[in-house]
Amino acid sequence: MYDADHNRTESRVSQNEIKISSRNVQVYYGDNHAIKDVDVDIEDRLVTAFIGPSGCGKSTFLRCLNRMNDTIPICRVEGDIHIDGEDIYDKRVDPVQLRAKVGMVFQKPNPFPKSIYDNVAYGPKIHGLAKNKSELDDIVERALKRAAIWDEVKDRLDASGTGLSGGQQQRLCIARAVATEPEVLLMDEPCSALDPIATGQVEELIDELKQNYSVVIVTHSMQQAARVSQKTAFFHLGNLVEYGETEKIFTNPQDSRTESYITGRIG
Ligand SMILES: Nc1ncnc2c1ncn2[C@@H]1O[C@H](COP(=O)(O)OP(=O)(O)OP(=O)(O)O)[C@@H](O)[C@H]1O
Repeated sequence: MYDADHNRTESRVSQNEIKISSRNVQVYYGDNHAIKDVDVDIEDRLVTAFIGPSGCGKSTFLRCLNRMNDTIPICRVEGDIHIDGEDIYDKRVDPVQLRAKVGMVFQKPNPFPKSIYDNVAYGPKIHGLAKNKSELDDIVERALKRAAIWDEVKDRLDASGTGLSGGQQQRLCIARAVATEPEVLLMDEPCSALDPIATGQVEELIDELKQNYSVVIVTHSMQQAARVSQKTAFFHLGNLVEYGETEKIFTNPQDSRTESYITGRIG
């Protein structure tokens, strides 16, 4: 009796906490119903991949998670999305604060036309995270280290961020995202503009980032989803068709649409 209870407790604590929870989420662009009734629980401290054919809604749903869709005038989001139990669409939530907590890295590296230092220091400065220059220096150094680019840039922090290679720029953007101490990192095809070596470095970094963050990545590459994620969500025509352990989705999918996609018959 004791053992049974003990085991139950063990299995409960070994599961990651739910970080993001969505219920009945619909997204419309004008008349286009782009996301249909999506319910999903995304766990903390692991990597969740969103996969599916072009136009299925992966990026749209990702952008719901830090209210980036608010910036698109014709876009309307309905339903509930909670992060740590808080309704992120509540009127009292400041989207700028939300985006500091739920950072985002885009497909194309987009450093500001400023120095490497200023790219990383910008967010902490506007959110008042440093009391003085030495604290800001520490935040910048820590973020660049977390993004595995410190050694490459530590001697040229005043050089322009746009002068770095594509892979370095993307890691700089990751440093910029982690500098505000986010809890969730959203990545929209972060490697699609990178060569295989830079892709490998960013994938390694994603694997490390999951120790501290809940990472959600949109990817067109099933190999990448299989390499970096522990959970995978397959979208098709705006529906979340299947969601579960990455290994299971790729080896034993339950839905015929998932199977068709991973075997290359749709998409
Ligand atoms: N800014 C926008 N304005 C109008 N419609 C949009 C906008 N962004 C996306 N859509 C529409 O929403 C649907 C889902 O697009 P979305 O970009 O989310 O799909 P996706 O799965 O990320 O595609 P891809 O893999 O090609 O990037 C598509 O029909 C698309 O045309």
